[in-house]
Amino acid sequence: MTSDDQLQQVRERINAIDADLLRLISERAACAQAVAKIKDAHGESVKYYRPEREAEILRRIKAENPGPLDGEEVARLFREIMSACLALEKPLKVGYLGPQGTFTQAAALKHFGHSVHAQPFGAISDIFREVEAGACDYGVVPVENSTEGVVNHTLDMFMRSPLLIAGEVTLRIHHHLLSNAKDLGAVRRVYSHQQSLAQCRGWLDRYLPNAERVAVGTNADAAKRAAAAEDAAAVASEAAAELYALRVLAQRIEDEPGNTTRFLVIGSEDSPPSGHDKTSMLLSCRNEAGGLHRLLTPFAKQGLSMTRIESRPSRQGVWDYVFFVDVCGHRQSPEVEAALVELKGAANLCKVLGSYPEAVL
Ligand SMILES: O=C(O)C(=O)C[C@]1(C(=O)O)C=C[C@@H](O)C=C1
Repeated sequence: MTSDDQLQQVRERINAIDADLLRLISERAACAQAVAKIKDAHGESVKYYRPEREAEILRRIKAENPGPLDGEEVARLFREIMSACLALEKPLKVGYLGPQGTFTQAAALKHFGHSVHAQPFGAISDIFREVEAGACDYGVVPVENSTEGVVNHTLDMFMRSPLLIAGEVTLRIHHHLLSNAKDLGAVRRVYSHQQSLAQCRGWLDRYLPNAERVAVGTNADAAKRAAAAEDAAAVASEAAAELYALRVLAQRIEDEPGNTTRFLVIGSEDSPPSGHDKTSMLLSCRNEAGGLHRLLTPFAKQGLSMTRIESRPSRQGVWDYVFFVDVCGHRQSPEVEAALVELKGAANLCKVLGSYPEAVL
């Protein structure tokens, strides 16, 4: 058999598999429509988007993946299939911190897939307002974002908002040098958010020691400015390169390759248990010796692992601080429930911000 014949044979097999896949995906979509009908029959309060079910499906796909495709890759494909199925049930409107091309947009699409209607907003407070008003079903906001430096703003919003956390998204952050210039020698200015410039300092010192570094509001804004010049570049994401038709002069220029940032999904409800969950809460204690220790003791007693603690001024008294704490476990689990009962006695303030599945993708 010639190599052309061999190729033809494998391609025919691929065609047959694609026909099967198409039939199966269509069958799955019809099931989603059937689910929607059942949910519709339950009336007003029904939830079309089920974060716990999605997390469960994606975890199973990753665990059962036989290869040769990578587990993350396969889960991403199923993420998109589910996103399209959900859009058949009810198209979701998701607000994110814009403009287009930001890492928060990438986080929103990573979490919900591309079939949602994703809408950019200019400020974190706008996203909270839109979700509170019901104009958006969910919002995606940065919380530990080393790139855009807005973590405190998000945390502050939770102090006054009734919204709950329905999910988390983690994103590996890669910075690229984007430009219209033909090569590095032609770059005289580099725009980016100051945090991104700082994260690429070593690379910039080495390869662009004479270029002026200009700090701007967002990396998407930097890409926009670089697109308007022949001798400028931006440190920004791949999405920004596509959006502003810029060439990638250098890839992955961050000094720290493991740079990951975290985003939260906010909504009017949190998520039912998925099997691997986190609970976020806001705690405050009297400003006295041992106060913080007493606040954290219930978690240790219940064997709960704490994944994060941040402190912020409460703005209600000069020395009053509130603590944002994340623990592993769902608030309906006996351990978290017991810790919360104990905390109610020990803390001035104990506000549960929500339980949600640990990020799968
Ligand atoms: O199981 C459901 O409740 C569905 O609506 C189906 C489905 C899916 O495609 O598997 C779609 C959307 C939900 O967010 C979760 C799962």
